Amino acid sequence: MTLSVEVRDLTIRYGDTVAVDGLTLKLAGGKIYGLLGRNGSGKTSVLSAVSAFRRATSGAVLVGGAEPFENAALTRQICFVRDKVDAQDTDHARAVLRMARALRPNWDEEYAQALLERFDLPIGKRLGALSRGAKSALSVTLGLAARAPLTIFDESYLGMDAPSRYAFYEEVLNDYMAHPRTIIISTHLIEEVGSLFEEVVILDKGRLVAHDETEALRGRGVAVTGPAGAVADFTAGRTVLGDQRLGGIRSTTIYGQLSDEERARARAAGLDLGPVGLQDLFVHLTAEAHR
Ligand SMILES: Nc1ncnc2c1ncn2[C@@H]1O[C@H](COP(=O)(O)OP(=O)(O)OP(=O)(O)O)[C@@H](O)[C@H]1O
Repeated sequence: MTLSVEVRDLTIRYGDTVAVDGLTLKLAGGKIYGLLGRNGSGKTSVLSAVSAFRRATSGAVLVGGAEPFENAALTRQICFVRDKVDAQDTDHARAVLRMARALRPNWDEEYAQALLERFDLPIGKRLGALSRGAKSALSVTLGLAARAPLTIFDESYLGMDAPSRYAFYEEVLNDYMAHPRTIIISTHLIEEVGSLFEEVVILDKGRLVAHDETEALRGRGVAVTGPAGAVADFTAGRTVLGDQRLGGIRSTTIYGQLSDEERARARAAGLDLGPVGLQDLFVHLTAEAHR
């Protein structure tokens, strides 16, 4: 079972601060989405409303076609995972797991145990005694083993070191393939996790900047690689998103698409053409939204 998400003209205000500003968004069920945005762009606010942790100031949120707020049957199907567990520092990790087992209808205990082992988690300790990385690892363990039809990871693995994060990405992908569900991952580690995303949503100042399939987004620009002089000639006058040099080789990422004639000219000049990196595109699109 998977759940779709629809947000219609959603506004969330905190006093004078408009965190989400008339956002409309439709996410079909059964995909992995990346939610990107600069600090304070409203990601957590949107995800909190989708998970029924927060009520919208105005507009509507629908999960699987129904309003999640104060809808206990629906919220049991939604798992919102942050970088630490919602429990007291004096609680034992083991007790938190017991609670998740009781509350989550699709909980897989065997998988939870395998994850605890993989992340080397000391479940006999109190939460307050866990390292930041261990707290994150416990959170993502709860999120993965819950197998909720809508699972949201809100920068939940930021405390984890690189090997643990890569283990997490591998678990997300493998477990999603075995048990399809809707997964939303909000992150700042765009290049690291970007290959998991089927679609990407970019927010800025509480508004939608882009929502597209990852491949289509990466096709909005071109990475031109080859001899430095030929790259400079070919990319002259274009909007440059990124530029790297290694010896005589240069790789310049430009915004915009190339015509067939331009592609043929690039090939004739010995240049390689590839898709743009998500990180470069994200920086460009959010900077553009600020202008
Ligand atoms: N409880 C709150 N009270 C007052 N303002 C808030 C509250 N929560 C968020 N905000 C403000 O709303 C805006 C959006 O914040 P939000 O946390 O949703 O963004 P974000 O994209 O998740 O940010 P980050 O990437 O830094 O976590 C920010 O200006 C933030 O300061």
